[in-house]
Amino acid sequence: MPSSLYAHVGIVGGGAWGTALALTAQRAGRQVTLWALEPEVVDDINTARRNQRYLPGHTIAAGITATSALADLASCDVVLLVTPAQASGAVARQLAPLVPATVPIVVCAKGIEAAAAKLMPAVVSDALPGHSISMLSGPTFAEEVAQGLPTAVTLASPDRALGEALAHALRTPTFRPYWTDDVTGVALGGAIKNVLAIACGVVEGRKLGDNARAAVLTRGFAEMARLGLAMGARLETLAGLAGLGDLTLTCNGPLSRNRSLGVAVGQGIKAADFLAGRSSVAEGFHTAPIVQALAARHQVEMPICAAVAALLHDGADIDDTIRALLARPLKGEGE
Ligand SMILES: NC(=O)C1=CN([C@@H]2O[C@H](COP(=O)(O)OP(=O)(O)OC[C@H]3O[C@@H](n4cnc5c(N)ncnc54)[C@H](O)[C@@H]3O)[C@@H](O)[C@H]2O)C=CC1
Ligand SMILES: O=C(CO)COP(=O)(O)O
Repeated sequence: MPSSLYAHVGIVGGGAWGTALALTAQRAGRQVTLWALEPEVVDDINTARRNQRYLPGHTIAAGITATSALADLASCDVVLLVTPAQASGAVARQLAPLVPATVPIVVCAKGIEAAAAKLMPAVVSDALPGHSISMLSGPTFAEEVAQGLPTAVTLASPDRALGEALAHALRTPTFRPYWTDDVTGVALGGAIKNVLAIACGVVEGRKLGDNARAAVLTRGFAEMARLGLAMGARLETLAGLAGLGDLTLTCNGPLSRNRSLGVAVGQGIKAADFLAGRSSVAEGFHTAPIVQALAARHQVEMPICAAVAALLHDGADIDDTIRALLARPLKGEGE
């Protein structure tokens, strides 16, 4: 029996993830209104019942209506914000005069805003004062979610009752949300794993072997935990679906855009050249330098994330960067 709360779900963002979440919400028994930036995506969904540009190969059910007008979200009971991190603040500011403050917002982007080095919940909360801000994150390739393959996510809400209600509203037989109140941990885990997935891609592209990938993933998780704890996140969240779970998926899964960016860089292709040929986001590209700034602000060491930032943004030599990482002074594993 579907939950009767949050019967009408608004989704802002018609990319792969917004579309997969629209399919999920519809399967959970919700009425769905999906805002997309590109008029051709709106038209494709409403007329051909597909999103050929961002999530080809899936039929979009009739219970999902696409729109180009954010004002059409005014009557929704909850809004999922599924735009790329660097656009989410601006889009949320456009929503402010349209959506009543009683409507909870669930942020689904995985990144950190560059301008103020702020996590997504703070950015969206500044833009939409008075709204309750939750995060949905975890190991979720859009393609697999769209196929209805089993998936578990973390839903972080400041208020447990809200988190529970949202989890019930979005659950399907194959989409299983767990709730927590650690919004910071979920926001940070999803952002940092993208940077580490690029590092794992570099390992792959440079043919450094499976040992190296396991080392990067594990020591990368130590970096995530260090910054997370310094910023008030809980270790149990970082070791959960939105942290370690998503890190494992993205570092190993061939569907990851971040990992494939890293593979290209490992093969000697410039990040800018690789990204110029794609319309989909690789959030870790933007997140890497911001993580570096946050690490400096909180005085924690994050050498793998710093190496990714240097490779992508400072033109660092790849083999010198790898050599320097391996040559760092030895230390205790827990230090
Ligand atoms: N694709 C996936 O498997 C998953 C993606 N995410 C996250 O969801 C967010 C969205 O990613 P995807 O849907 O995959 O994007 P995508 O790469 O499929 O498409 C890009 C999307 O960004 C939109 N966009 C670009 N500039 C915009 C702007 N200025 N204002 C509003 N919209 C704009 C485009 O219209 C399009 O909807 C990202 O933060 C991503 O990390 C999270 C979980 C899974
Ligand atoms: O966040 C994701 C899976 O959980 C998608 O990862 P990519 O953005 O690297 O494709």
